[in-house]
Amino acid sequence: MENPADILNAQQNSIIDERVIQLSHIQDDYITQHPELQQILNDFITELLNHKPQDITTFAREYFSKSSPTPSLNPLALIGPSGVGKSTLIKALMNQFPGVFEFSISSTTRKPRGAEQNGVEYYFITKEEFKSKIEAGDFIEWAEVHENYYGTSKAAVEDIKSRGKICILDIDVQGAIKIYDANIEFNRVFVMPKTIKDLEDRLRGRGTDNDDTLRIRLRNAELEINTARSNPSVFPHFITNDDLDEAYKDLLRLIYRYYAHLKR
Ligand SMILES: Nc1ncnc2c1ncn2[C@@H]1O[C@H](COP(=O)(O)OP(=O)(O)OP(=O)(O)O)[C@@H](O)[C@H]1O
Repeated sequence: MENPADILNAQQNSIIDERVIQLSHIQDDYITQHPELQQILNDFITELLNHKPQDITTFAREYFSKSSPTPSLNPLALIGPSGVGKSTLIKALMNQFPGVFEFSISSTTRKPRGAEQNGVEYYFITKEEFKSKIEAGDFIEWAEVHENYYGTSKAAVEDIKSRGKICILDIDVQGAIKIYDANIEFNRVFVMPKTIKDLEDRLRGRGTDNDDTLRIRLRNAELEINTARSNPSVFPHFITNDDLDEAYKDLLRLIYRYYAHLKR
């Protein structure tokens, strides 16, 4: 069959070429004038990857048919080795968005450090109390870290969501895997040190560890980083906390993707 372009004369072909170029400029201009388009597409891809539906067409139809999407209140987890700066980043986030996020206070069997208070940084409970809560199924995740137990109470997380706030979790790799395996929807950011040596300096600077606990923390840090790197579905997003301002900017970029309703 003859190609239609062969039937047209040279002048007609050049008019068509010009029109194609014009159209492509008009489309580029339109896209440049509407940066929200990129944001909407990014949000859609994030939502798609969070759910990974088999039927993408139906998922897309439902996603775009919601006239005003309900703001996501899925918990936000900062995950990473001890001393990497999770609490520091969480504090910065809560300062920037007062009343939006609420920290879920974990329970632990470790002893309070310095001025830490029960019900503020952690609920400090005994090993016996902790074990009976595990038996009762009170935790969405719990883990034994550095010879102590840490856990996140189901009730605490649900209570924060029921009050319209985004629950922030400061958890370790084992905890994140448990929540993921329980099919609970939550956003996950893994915070990396620049190097293990940097982490060691930071932990020494914090001054809360003796040489033995420091060694355990550093060994666990390497294990956690390796586990996170080899589980991209549980740990889809990494930020590196070298320069704090840069790390915070990287965190904010993810926050605006997860919680599109938050004002920049
Ligand atoms: N980018 C940074 N540069 C230098 N120091 C930092 C940076 N981020 C955090 N720090 C410091 O590193 C120490 C550890 O930070 P932080 O307590 O926030 O870590 P964490 O991950 O919450 O630790 P843990 O899990 O043990 O509670 C603190 O003294 C903090 O001030």
